[in-house]
Amino acid sequence: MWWVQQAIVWLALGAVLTAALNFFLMTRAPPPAAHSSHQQSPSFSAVEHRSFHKPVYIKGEVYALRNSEYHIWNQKNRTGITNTIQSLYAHLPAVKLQYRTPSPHLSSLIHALRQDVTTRGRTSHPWDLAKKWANPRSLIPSSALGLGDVLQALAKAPIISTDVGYKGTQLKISLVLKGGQRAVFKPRRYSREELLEGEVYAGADRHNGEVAAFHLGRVLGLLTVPLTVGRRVSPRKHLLPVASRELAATFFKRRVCYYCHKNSSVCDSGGTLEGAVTLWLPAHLPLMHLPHPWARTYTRTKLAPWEEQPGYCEGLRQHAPYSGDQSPRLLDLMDAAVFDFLIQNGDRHHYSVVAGKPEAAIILLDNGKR
Ligand SMILES: Nc1ncnc2c1ncn2[C@@H]1O[C@H](COP(=O)(O)OP(=O)(O)OP(=O)(O)O)[C@@H](O)[C@H]1O
Ligand SMILES: [Mn+2]
Repeated sequence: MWWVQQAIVWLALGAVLTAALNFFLMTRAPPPAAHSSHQQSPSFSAVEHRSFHKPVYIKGEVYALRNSEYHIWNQKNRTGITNTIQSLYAHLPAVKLQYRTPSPHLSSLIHALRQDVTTRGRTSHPWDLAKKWANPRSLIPSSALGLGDVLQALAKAPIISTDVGYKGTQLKISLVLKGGQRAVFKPRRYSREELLEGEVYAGADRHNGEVAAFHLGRVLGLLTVPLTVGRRVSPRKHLLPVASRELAATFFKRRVCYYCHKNSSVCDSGGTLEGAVTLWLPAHLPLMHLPHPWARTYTRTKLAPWEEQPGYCEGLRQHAPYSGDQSPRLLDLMDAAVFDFLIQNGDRHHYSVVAGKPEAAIILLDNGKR
């Protein structure tokens, strides 16, 4: 239909123009008179002043901080973040000294973690075991005999029904596995090796990142990453025959499989589709979602409060759940930050905890932007 084509052309033109304008605004050199005509605000600290010309992080290091120069051109104060980074670097030599050599316990730890994953035949009721393990501070015990059976069941149990995924922005399929266990299937969007450039939240979810995150969580002793395995399914044989009407409709919309890349033949050829299957949390752990106090802003032209305000953390500690001794939330957020740094996830805009439990740990859901 011609008007649809017209609309698409105009939309595309609009998007290109907006992108070009944005790019121009972000990359244009600061106006030559800017520094001389504007007197620098007295609130600028020495650190921020120095960082006008020299970034405080060491060049070449991996860092998760966006290298925004917007604040410089617009005379914005990034004291909060520059001070924080400086104090981090002050600790660095001591930390490097303390952890010069790998811990002697490392190899036995890895061995034990691996054994839990590979040992099978410990239970014939894997779903019940996983449910019994889960509490507001951890989803599995640190020594998890039977984990191999739960992971095996996630990877192999027959799929008895499928439905469109729950809320969220990414494509996913809700599964019920034999035995009544709910799980979620996040289909592959990129090859496992694909490297995505750009902002840390660039691109769509990487399915294998969800699997790796689960195992990394165990290595770090962060036991709130939901159990996840890789699984190949045939959409035609395994998903469609047991699909809800709503899911089935999305599959054959315009003869292009909704869950595959346009040019991919996985669905049409009756081939297999790789993805990650994640165990759904049990009903006794209802989740609530809170804004992450150190969330990034998703526009390059806006700074987050923690970037600007030097006393941001102290301010936060005046309020529950970040105050006092009642909740380990602030420390849990620090742990989650280490985890997110290691997987290079810059997309934890909100965090999830079990509702109504001040002691609840952060449930490390949604690790695909790794
Ligand atoms: N394994 C799970 N168990 C329980 N609830 C879950 C599970 N996975 C996801 N959810 C719920 O669904 C929501 C969306 O999931 P997820 O964050 O993985 O999707 P997403 O499309 O990446 O979302 P967003 O675009 O908001 O980041 C979660 O915030 C959580 O409430
Ligand atoms: Mn997400």
